[in-house]
Amino acid sequence: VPTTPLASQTIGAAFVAKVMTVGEQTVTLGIWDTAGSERYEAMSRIYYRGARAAVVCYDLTDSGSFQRAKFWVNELQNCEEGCRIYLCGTKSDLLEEDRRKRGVDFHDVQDYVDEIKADHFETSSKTGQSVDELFQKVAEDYVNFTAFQVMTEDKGVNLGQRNSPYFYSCCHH
Ligand SMILES: Nc1nc2c(ncn2[C@@H]2O[C@H](COP(=O)(O)OP(=O)(O)OP(=O)(O)O)[C@@H](O)[C@H]2O)c(=O)[nH]1
Repeated sequence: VPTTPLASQTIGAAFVAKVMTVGEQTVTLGIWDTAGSERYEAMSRIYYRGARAAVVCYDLTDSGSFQRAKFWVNELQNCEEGCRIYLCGTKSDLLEEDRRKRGVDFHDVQDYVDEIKADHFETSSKTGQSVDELFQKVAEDYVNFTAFQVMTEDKGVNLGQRNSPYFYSCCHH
């Protein structure tokens, strides 16, 4: 007998494609919303294999969820070398209502984010706070990082040549 109401949980994963603009480029992010519940742990791995970015979410009011987020960060760092990590604190609207609801000290999170070389956002699905900024950063980093990779993996590009096509290389059309 399930101990939590299954109807509100993600089972497996949900997919959405989000078209973004970065400068003059169009990038289509393929976003998998994987299940956070431990019972779907093995299944989540199937979806993030080969991912270039991962948004690891925790509830800003729940310190336990921050510990679970750390577990996923470790997993990603061990298994997905090319995957950039974005740590995302959710439900920031609850903190606006009452600051005492913060479950994890802001500076502790910041220290952790610096240590793992990730970005950190505090978002709210309810008010939409910082959600667009988060996905914009994911898209921008993807474009910039891919352009950088092309330059370093290839024979090399004269960085002084600003009009080099490598600066405008596109990932998805
Ligand atoms: N106040 C507030 N509540 C939120 C917010 N986001 C989610 N919730 C609530 O938190 C609960 C869980 O939200 P979900 O989006 O189902 O959480 P989840 O992490 O995707 O859960 P799984 O599908 O099991 O992975 C629901 O009751 C939501 O209404 C938010 O930004 N603000």
